[in-house]
Amino acid sequence: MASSTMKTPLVSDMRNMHLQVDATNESWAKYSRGELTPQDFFFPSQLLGKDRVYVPHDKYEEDNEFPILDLSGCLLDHPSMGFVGQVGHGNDDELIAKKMVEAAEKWGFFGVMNHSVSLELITRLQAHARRFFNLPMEQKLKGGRTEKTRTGYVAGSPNFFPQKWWSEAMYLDWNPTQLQQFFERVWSQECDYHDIRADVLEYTAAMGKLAQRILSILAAGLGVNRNQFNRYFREESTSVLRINHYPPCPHPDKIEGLDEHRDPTLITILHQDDVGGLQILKDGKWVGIQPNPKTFIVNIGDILMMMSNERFQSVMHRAVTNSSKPRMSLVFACIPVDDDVITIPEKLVDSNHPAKFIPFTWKDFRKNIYCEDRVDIYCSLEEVVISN
Ligand SMILES: O=C(O)CCC(=O)C(=O)O
Ligand SMILES: [Fe+2]
Repeated sequence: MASSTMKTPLVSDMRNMHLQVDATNESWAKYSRGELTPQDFFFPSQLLGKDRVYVPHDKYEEDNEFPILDLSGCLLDHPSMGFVGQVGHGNDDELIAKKMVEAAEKWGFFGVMNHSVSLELITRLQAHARRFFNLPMEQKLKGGRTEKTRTGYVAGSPNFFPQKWWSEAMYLDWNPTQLQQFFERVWSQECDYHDIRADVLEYTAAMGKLAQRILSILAAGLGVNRNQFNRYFREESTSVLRINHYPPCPHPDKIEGLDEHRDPTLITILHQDDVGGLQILKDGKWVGIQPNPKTFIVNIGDILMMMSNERFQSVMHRAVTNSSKPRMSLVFACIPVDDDVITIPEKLVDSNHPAKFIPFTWKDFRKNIYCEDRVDIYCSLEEVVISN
């Protein structure tokens, strides 16, 4: 059935849908078996709105205003300072914290450079991922994500989803056992996946540290306790690394790699390769973010937006396709621990700034995102919003 004739599920329908994880039935798997044509991936016309304007993958923010912060002068919670939460003494600390808060308020997105994560590690991880995505579909599907595993291969958008994404992804846990099981399913005993596993664990550990640091800087910039946000992000959280792969696409103006969405995270830390394709909705216009291998792109997710009492923005973004080059992004979703109660710090609430949300847990919140997956355009905040 052509996607344009499909009925768009309502948010309430989506909430009642149980997650049927079946990678063999996802859009990219079906396309690779010849069961779907590129036309089936065209954006459904009933979802077309004015903000759907196509912007090519290599057209970037023109006036260079996109905030990029240099972390090298910032000693606040630098790994060499020992432990997170330590008071920083760098001269630039205050300035960086101020700029980061401004970026979070105005853009919801910012870049960080001189972040201490090695470029070699990033390059190795990209090479491993490329090797995985180049495997035959049947072999990738052996590692398909299931109801029980967070780690696994996702072959595009779920079957019932109105828009089909021109992409595939790997979800990688920072739990060594889950990783081991995933690699064993894909490669049996036949290959040296131990290197991959070691690099994934090194990368997720580096992302964990960077996330702690950024959350701490943002807290300092808001004038709240430095551990206010990063205490929600701990090893037992369900944080996950998602590696997206967008193959070249015959109709980039009609087919999206990843549909517009906001991330239901505390923050997301993204690395894109040199191809380009990440776009964010800024003042009603889609703006392309120029790739730079030495820069991570950080975005404020829904949870931190709520904890900042809406001072920070959680901004719509999408990944567009292109017709000539495959593209990859490494996306670390930094998520709270299930049962922690998420609240707004007292300092951010007064008579001029009444609380906009009631306390909630990540577990409760997740129920409103129809599944644990990242199909967060259907994410509903309404149950925790205080309407004035
Ligand atoms: O690939 C990209 O640049 C965007 C990925 C993204 O937004 C996500 O995985 O949530
Ligand atoms: Fe995202």
